[in-house]
Amino acid sequence: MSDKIPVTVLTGYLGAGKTTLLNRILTEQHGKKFAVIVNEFGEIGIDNDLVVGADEEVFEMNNGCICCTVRGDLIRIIEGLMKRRGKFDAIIVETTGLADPAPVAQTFFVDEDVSQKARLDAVVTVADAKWLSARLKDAPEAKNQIAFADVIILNKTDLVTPDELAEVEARIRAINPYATLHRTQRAAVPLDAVLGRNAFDLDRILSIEPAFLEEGDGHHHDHDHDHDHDHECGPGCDHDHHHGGLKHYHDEHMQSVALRLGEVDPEKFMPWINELTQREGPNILRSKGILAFTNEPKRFVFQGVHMILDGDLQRDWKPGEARESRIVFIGRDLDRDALRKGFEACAA
Ligand SMILES: Nc1nc2c(ncn2[C@@H]2O[C@H](COP(=O)(O)OP(=O)(O)OP(=O)(O)O)[C@@H](O)[C@H]2O)c(=O)[nH]1
Repeated sequence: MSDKIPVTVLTGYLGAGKTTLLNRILTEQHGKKFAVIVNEFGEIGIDNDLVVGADEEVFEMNNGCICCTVRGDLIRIIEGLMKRRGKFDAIIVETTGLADPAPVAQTFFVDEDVSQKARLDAVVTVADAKWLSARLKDAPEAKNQIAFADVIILNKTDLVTPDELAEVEARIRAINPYATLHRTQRAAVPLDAVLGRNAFDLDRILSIEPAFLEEGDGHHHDHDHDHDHDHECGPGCDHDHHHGGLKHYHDEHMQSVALRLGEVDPEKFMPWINELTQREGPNILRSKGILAFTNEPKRFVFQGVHMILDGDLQRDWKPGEARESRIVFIGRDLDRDALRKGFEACAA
């Protein structure tokens, strides 16, 4: 076996269950030590905060989209980790739901320093059984995530009928007949289904994307949404979006609205968020937040995927930790002012 450190790239569209899977991996008794690299869309570090980190170290790349940070942050973080070899058995990279996994995977082949020390073990794609079919129609990222997968976790099977499940599985198979597929609820799979697979198949990827190994050049996706004008990459991203002909096909209407507030009154917040996600569910693809409810020693964490909401009290606010409420919405045609006013009206 090579002594290169194995890297698992965890991808999947917004809200599919990547963090759920990651937390499952990290909490299982495996006796291994992982370094986790998360990349998120949106400005405030909520994802990072929702990863259960016992011993793991979590590194955040939040400069916007991973395709732009990939040659910067990702390489830098991995090189930093390599200097501390021996401390990690494996690296897990969780990409944003809006990321194309290709440039991430590419890093492990075209960057010389990285490729000498790390090897891509597998691309694991979590797919949302309820929403994937719709996203395959309107989000090219979702299709690429399936195409690049070595392992597919078809999650949230509890939300669909057997017929719907068969249909979404047929759609997946039409794009990627090769990946190992697991049907799950709450991303419940044995660890060895996702880690230590030695499954990344370069030949297969080269057949989908012949220019995969050409550094910075020709990484091109044959998608209707291709465009080569600039897109908003998020704060902190000053990368040249035209370098080397790398083509992006970001959904330009996709935006994120991140809001902060002090303590929140649950009697105001709950009806507001319920009504909002029911009404705006089609446009709000993803929402999540960590809230400081009045007189509540624990943090309330809420999660939404379209109109489906989840929320519970999690760990205690730590002594000295600012009791601040943070919430983020990701979607299309969001009314930033209305969201801000609505949230502010929930102040305690
Ligand atoms: N009903 C149902 N909900 C699930 C399942 N798996 C995860 N969820 C919920 O779906 C929501 C999104 O899950 P996450 O794991 O945060 O998804 P993600 O892919 O990390 O989301 P982003 O990082 O924002 O793209 C959460 O509310 C989860 O509790 C499942 O199998 N069934």
